[in-house]
Amino acid sequence: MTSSISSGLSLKQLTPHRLLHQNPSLVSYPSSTIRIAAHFRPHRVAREVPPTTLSSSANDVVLPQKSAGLEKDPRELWKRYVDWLYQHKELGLYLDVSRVGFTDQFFQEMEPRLQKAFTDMVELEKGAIANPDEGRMVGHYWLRSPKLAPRAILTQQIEKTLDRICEFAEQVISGKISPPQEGKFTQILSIGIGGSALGPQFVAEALAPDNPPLKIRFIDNTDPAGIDHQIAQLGSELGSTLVIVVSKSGGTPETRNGLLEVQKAFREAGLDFAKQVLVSGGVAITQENSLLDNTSRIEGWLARFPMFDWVGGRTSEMSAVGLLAAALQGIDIKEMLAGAALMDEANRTTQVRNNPAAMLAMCWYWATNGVGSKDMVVLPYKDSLLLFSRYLQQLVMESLGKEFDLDGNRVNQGITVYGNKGSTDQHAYIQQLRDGVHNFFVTFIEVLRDRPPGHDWELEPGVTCGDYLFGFLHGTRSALYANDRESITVTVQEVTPRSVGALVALYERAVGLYASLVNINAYHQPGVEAGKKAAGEVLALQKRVLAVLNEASCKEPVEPLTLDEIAEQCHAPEEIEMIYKIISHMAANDRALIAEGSCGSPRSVKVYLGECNVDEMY
Ligand SMILES: O=P(O)(O)OC[C@H]1O[C@H](O)[C@H](O)[C@@H](O)[C@@H]1O
Repeated sequence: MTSSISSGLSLKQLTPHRLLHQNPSLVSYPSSTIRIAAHFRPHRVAREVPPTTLSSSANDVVLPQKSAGLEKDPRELWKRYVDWLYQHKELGLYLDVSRVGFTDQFFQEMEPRLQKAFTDMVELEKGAIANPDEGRMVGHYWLRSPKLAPRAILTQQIEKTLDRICEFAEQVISGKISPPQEGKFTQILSIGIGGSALGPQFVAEALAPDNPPLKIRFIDNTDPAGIDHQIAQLGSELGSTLVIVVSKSGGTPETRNGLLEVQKAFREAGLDFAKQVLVSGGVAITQENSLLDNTSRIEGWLARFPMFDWVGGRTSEMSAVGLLAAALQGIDIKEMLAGAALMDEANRTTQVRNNPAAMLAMCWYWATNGVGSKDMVVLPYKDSLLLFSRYLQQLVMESLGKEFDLDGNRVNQGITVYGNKGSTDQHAYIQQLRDGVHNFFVTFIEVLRDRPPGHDWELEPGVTCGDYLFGFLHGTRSALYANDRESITVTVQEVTPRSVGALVALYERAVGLYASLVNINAYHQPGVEAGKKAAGEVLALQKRVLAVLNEASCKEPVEPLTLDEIAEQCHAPEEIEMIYKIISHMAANDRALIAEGSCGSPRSVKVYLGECNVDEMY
């Protein structure tokens, strides 16, 4: 779609005519007007809007007017840098938006829309049903400021859970809670997916000490080889492994499968799973009365911690989901909560310039035309923050990637997020960012402290290893800007529990505010269900295929079936391609199934089972 764009395209060149090439759904207007995405208002003809007007109604989505080009005069840029620099003194966090080209006029036009977003956020924090589709409150901000919760019972639940997490972690680390054999728990195996894994994975990578009291491993997929690998890595420490199963819904198939696989591994290692894992070291983190909750209660697991109905998976890092794993690794979770609370507080001001989350949301709107027309490339120049972009992928894309707005208009919103870390990525894809298709903006995460005090040395006169990292960050920022590629820079002093908590809170709030700007529900994920439902249908079809093959294989003589015959006998002729894939997959996995012919020419394939299972005949 974008291959027609020539390299070195500047904002000045981003005329409506060019945009039309990129996206036929964008209507072009004479240069004195602002573009409107026609598909936003399916039943309305896009109309011309005076260039200085941004509508205050969330329904009238009007795209920002771009400046003629980015400021290049170094003195003007310095002035812009100083004028717009945000600093949170207590957190030691800075936000630099000077390399985003929004104009003063755009800023003024966004002001009323941001005020509306602030009002929405106030209501959300007071306990409004901010997730209308699911009829739920959205309360992740209460987790770090429990007194803000709209009901005393919620405050108590949050505080009690935090106390229990601290106490439990202390007992495990000290050995008061121990495996059935001697010694202490040495490993955590955390089973969960999506929001039940990404936050804990990010935080473990960012903050776990080199020699944590318990090391953590994750099973976050139903890939058998991946699971085998995690279990193999535990080796002889399987017996001192604390298994944590995390699932808000308590019914996610990947997580259930992970648990079944781990149970089998324990059995095979000669360990009594019930005694070892469920009674001595199995922990469930889930919503009350979920399947997992009920199972863990009935089986008498070691501990259960709640996932509250009003906390979504992708905003659950400051709930038991993130905090328990972090505490067991010796990470100061109260500092994480304090960092998040301080950031939340800063983001409650209605002065946009002093509100870092609002500034972020505004820059996203500017950079992406309010329709996700550009991708967010997240580049932390710090190895320990490698997983931040992966964590943000879910937070941003599952929250903002929506088909309909709150009024039911089809909008197909979202912002694509990707990135790993600098300077590593400079040797991979930064070439394209600098010279290639101009479909992104960058967020640099800068960490001022290179390494703990007392360890630095100059590897050449006057220059340390960290100076190189610093140089590469700022070199890349300048080189991109010189080619009209916009960037935001978030700077923290160090990667600490406090700064990581603040970063999580900053992005959670920016996503919420941006969602208000584009009038969507950031807190549901209806699209995810489609894939899950389709997967269920594939597995149901596989069972039918097996039943049909079993019946044919029980005949005397055995009757090999073509794919057409199988599809017909399954009463699913339209599913023949899927049936072919099911058979290819089973054939590749030694599944008592014999496929004659060549998988490369599906029409030649005939299939039967190696043995007849009379019990399964219907
Ligand atoms: O925590 P669970 O209920 O197991 O859900 C795990 C994940 O499942 C789905 O994919 C949702 O879209 C995610 O938001 C969620 O984090």
